[in-house]
Amino acid sequence: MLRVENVSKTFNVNTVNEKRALNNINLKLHQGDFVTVIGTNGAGKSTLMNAIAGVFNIDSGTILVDGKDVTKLKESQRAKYIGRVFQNPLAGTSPNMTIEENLAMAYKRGQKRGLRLALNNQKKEFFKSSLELLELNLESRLQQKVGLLSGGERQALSLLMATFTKPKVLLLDEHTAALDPKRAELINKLTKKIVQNEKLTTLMITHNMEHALKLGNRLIMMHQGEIILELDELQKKKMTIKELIDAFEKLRGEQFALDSAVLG
Ligand SMILES: Nc1ncnc2c1ncn2[C@@H]1O[C@H](COP(=O)(O)OP(=O)(O)OP(=O)(O)O)[C@@H](O)[C@H]1O
Repeated sequence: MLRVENVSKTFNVNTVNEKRALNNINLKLHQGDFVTVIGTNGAGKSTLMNAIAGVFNIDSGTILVDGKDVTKLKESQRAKYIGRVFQNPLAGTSPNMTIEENLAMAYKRGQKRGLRLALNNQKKEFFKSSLELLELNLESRLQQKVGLLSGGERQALSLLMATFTKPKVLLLDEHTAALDPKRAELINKLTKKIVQNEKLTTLMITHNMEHALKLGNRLIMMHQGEIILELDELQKKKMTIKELIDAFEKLRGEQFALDSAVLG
């Protein structure tokens, strides 16, 4: 479903700030794979997501989504294949629009022109039943401005909007990092439910090792623009947080940042 082949990206070429952010990355995700992505600060995790989403041109390599070569497509052209949720709950929704208007906007993204009108009457019911999945009672607040929602509610809505049109690939860029632990837990639960229900092919960046091990069926660890460790489903199930940190230290001979945030 997603193939990243020999992808490299260097920023600020030929300047003192030159930075090779991605160094010959190879990654293959099958339909329904849910891969958590961990790594040190500046490892290239967000850059990998930006490369997949088409935020910039990569220097070399190929990106295929569902067999289609999207390497040369602009970000806007890839948007129909790719759903994305960012760390900041304010990023995914429009505060001055109602919940219903935000959903309608997200819905339009995946529709062919002709279908839009035909489905118009069923839209409200569809929005309501989708919101029910979140179990936040947002279905009874369709006319409320999104700016009035809490960070957690907004992030839940962003997640729903990003997955509304069943994207081929879902990119979650530390999407629970700005939330308190209880809200983060809720969004993680929703993420798991939506990804499983829709069988979405998903990449999720997190600094929380517990979340990285608990969610998804595969895990990758990045460091200095490279994937330095890959765990399959079985290896991931068996792995403890301590073993994961030990594996990192062994691979790079560096002390991992053992702060409380990392350990969740
Ligand atoms: N648009 C850009 N212009 C210049 N340098 C960039 C750009 N985007 C990323 N970088 C650099 O590339 C490197 C990788 O950054 P990236 O944001 O991908 O790291 P990350 O693994 O997501 O880190 P973090 O966990 O801290 O968010 C960093 O050194 C960063 O400063």
